[in-house]
Amino acid sequence: MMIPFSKMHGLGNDFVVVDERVARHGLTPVRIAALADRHRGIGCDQFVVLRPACREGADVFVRFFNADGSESGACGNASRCVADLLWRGDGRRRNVLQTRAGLLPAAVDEAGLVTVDMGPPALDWGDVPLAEPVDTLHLPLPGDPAAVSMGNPHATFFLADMLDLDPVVAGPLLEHDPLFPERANIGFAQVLSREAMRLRVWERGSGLTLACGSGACAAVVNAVRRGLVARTCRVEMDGGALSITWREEDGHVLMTGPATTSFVGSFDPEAYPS
Ligand SMILES: N[C@@H](CCC[C@H](N)C(=O)O)C(=O)O
Repeated sequence: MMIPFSKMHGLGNDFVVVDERVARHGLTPVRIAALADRHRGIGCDQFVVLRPACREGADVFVRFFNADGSESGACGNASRCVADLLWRGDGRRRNVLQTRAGLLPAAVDEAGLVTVDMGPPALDWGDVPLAEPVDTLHLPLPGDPAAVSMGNPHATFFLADMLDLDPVVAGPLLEHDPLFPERANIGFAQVLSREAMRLRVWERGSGLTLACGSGACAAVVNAVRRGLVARTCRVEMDGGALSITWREEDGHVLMTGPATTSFVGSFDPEAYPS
């Protein structure tokens, strides 16, 4: 049986979205990695599976998988895409996404921009998680990065100039540093002003992407903690910009940006290993 999918992206961070709310489709991590392959599969940074919600107040349960088949608790850009997909499906602009990182309320505005409440960041070393009890604002690594969990582990390096470092060289080494027992997403940020920063993210399990929503949230949280930017900051990535607000009243992080469907299609699962 052929499985329908939507190919979507948030600022060029691209996803295959499969709906399993009615029936399961045998999507093992091995099969997901094969489908994510850009040469032999459909190709994507992350693979997104929709399931029936099982928590009160939630509209859908969303699972995020990296291109290597590993699962992540959060994916900001994919969360916006799912909110957009639900809106286009039934016309409701507000939905609550159940994820492994908690319930994320999402809203699509009149212009089609999507805001997702990504919840509060986790700042304790054990929650990132890190391998040892250290100050998450100053990790004991060269370059003095800061760490935070946005439902997934992030470390942010603040650079004087983006050109000082090649994320493709430094990223994989840092992703696998023993300080990160579950690996980590590695952000390289350059603060441009109190209201703007540049960011490139080497993503755990997917490599360098054109944009990373949770990475943008993490970079703003870490920059605010260091006194470098205001609580609302524009994050400019290779694929485009997100607006991030770390709300003072309740500590939640709000992410606003576009979500786009590139095409829809179907695949034969039996053509891929399981
Ligand atoms: N692209 C994402 C993050 C995807 C998951 C990440 N690679 C991880 O393993 O935690 C985003 O937009 O947040």
